[in-house]
Amino acid sequence: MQPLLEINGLTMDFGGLRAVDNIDFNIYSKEIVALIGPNGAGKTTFFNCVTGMYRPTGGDIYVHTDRDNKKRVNGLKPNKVTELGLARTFQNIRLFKGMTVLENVMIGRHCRTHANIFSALMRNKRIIREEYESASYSYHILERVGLDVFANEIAENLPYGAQRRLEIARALATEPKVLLLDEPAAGLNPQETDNLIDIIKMLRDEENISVLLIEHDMGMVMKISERITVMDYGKKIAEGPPGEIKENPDVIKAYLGEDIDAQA
Ligand SMILES: Nc1ncnc2c1ncn2[C@@H]1O[C@H](COP(=O)(O)OP(=O)(O)OP(=O)(O)O)[C@@H](O)[C@H]1O
Repeated sequence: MQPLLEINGLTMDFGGLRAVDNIDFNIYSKEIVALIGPNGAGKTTFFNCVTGMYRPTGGDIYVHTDRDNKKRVNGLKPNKVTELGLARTFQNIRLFKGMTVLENVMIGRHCRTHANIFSALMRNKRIIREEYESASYSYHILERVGLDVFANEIAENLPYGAQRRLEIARALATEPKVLLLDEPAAGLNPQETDNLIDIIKMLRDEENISVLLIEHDMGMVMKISERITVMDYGKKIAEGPPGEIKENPDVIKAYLGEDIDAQA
C-alpha cells in the first residue's frame, strides 16, 4: 500500500543544533498516529518541515498524489503544501479573532477557490457563486465539528475549547488528506478532550482523513492512536501500537520517570 505522506531521512539543523535527526516516517490512509516525546524532542520542528514553514537541511518529504505519482514537498511554500493535501493547526491558537467563526473557515477555504484581489473587486458572477459555495461548504464543516450554532459569532468570543475546534475547522476547509494537529488537547478539560477524540475519529471514519497529532496528554494519545512514533533529541527512538510503546524501555527512559502508563 502507498503511504499518503512519505518521509525519508528528514533532518533539520539550526546552526550546530540538530533538532530533527534522520527521521523516516509514513502515514497511510485513514490512520490516526501520535508523535510524542519530551519537551524539545523536535516534534514541532518536524511539523514545520513537513508543512513548508522550514526547508529541511536533509532528507525527502513526498506526498503521494495518486497511486503512481508522488510530489516532493521539500522547499515548497506552506500554501503549496496545503494544496497538496496537508493541513495543520498550531500549538497556540491562531484565529482571525475579530472575524466571525464562518469567515475564519472561509479563509481556510481560500486555497480551493479562484478568488484573488482583482476578481474580488470585480465581483463577477463566478466570484459571487464561488463565495456562496465557499460559505455553504464552510458552514457544513462547522456542522461537522459542532460549531454551526456559533457561525455568526466573533471568533474571540468563543470559549477556549470551541476556538480550538474552530482551528481544526479552518484546516478542514482546505480539504486535507492528512491533518497535522499540534497539541490539540492543550488547555482542554476532560469533557472537551473526549469531544475532540470523537471529532478526530469521525474525520478518519467518515471523511477519510488521516490524522497526525503531537500531544502531551498521554491519556488521549493511548485512547486514540493506532500507532505512536516517539522522538527524543531529534531522533526516532520507537514506533508501534500504544500497548508496545507503553512498555518500551527506551521510551520510559526518555520520559525520565514520567509514568506514561499511569497517565493513560
Ligand atoms: N527556529 C529555531 N531556531 C533555533 N532552534 C530551534 C528553533 N526551533 C526549535 N529549535 C530548537 O530545536 C529543538 C526542538 O524544538 P521543538 O520545538 O521542535 O521541540 P518539541 O518536541 O516540539 O518541544 P515541545 O514539546 O516543548 O513543544 C529545541 O532544542 C529547540 O530549542
